[in-house]
Amino acid sequence: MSKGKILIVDDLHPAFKENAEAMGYEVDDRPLITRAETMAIIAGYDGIAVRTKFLIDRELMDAAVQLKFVARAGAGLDNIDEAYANQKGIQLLNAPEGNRDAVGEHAVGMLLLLMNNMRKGDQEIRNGIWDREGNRGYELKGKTVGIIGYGFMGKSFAKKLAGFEVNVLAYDKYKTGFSDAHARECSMEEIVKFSDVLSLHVPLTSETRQMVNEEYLFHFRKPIFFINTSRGDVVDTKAILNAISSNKIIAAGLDVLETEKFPALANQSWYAELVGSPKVILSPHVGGWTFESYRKISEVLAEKLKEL
Ligand SMILES: O=C(O)[C@H](O)COP(=O)(O)O
Repeated sequence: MSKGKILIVDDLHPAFKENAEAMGYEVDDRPLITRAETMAIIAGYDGIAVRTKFLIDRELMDAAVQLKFVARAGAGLDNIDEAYANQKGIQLLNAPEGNRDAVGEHAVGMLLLLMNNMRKGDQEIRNGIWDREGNRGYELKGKTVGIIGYGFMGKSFAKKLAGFEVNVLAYDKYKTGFSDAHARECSMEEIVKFSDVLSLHVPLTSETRQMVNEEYLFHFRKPIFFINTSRGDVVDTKAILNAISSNKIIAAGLDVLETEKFPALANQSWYAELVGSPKVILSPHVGGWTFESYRKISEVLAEKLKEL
């Protein structure tokens, strides 16, 4: 007997479909389906598997009259109306275990690039400039790295830093007693006071939206290297650029932006300053996007169907 029908509406590794079918689910893999097409057929499904192609909002959940779960192939749940899903008894599954290694490595990579001026030096050589003094780097050894959000991603970043002989402090508003071999739990005051590096690993919620703004950055005692691999909307990009101008931020690595994708990105008031800054390294939201994580996310997500 079928355990239920799942509609895949995004590009997921085939492992999800294969493993779910092996468990007894009927799975329709429709990676190119539009939201309108999904709305028209979702009433016939017990589960929907999605990345971030479109919002799983009230309208969609109301149309999905027999929906029991949303399987999010990734970590962030910000494209899903969690409160409404809870109200309707629709379970949410996600798979941060699948891309935590990718995110942790990406954050370390960005940090090393920033501390050693690698993008700037590379660009200069391509432009015929050989400047050693202007590209003198900093060492990670002995620095204090502040992590905000100690979930799968924050923990992974801390773990990847082992070996760099850094002092890792972690703050998580919703956790206590989590000090481990890789990080020491601390208060937000300590992060602000001691950090040489700040890395964000929080979900996007009403509490974290625009959390890193002028006022917040003002409190840092030392100039910092700033890394964001979480969500762009957690920061006020203009405030980051202002902090770079006033040397409160030495350099910033941003894998996520308040506005992603073109042409919308190029229309932002801060875009020209962002891409013109030699102190910024950007990547197109690929922190968790590796060949390995593509498969792992689907495997983890299918495994979680067993918890339902
Ligand atoms: O939340 C995540 O897992 C990452 O940000 C990747 O999201 P994506 O599914 O849009 O690639």
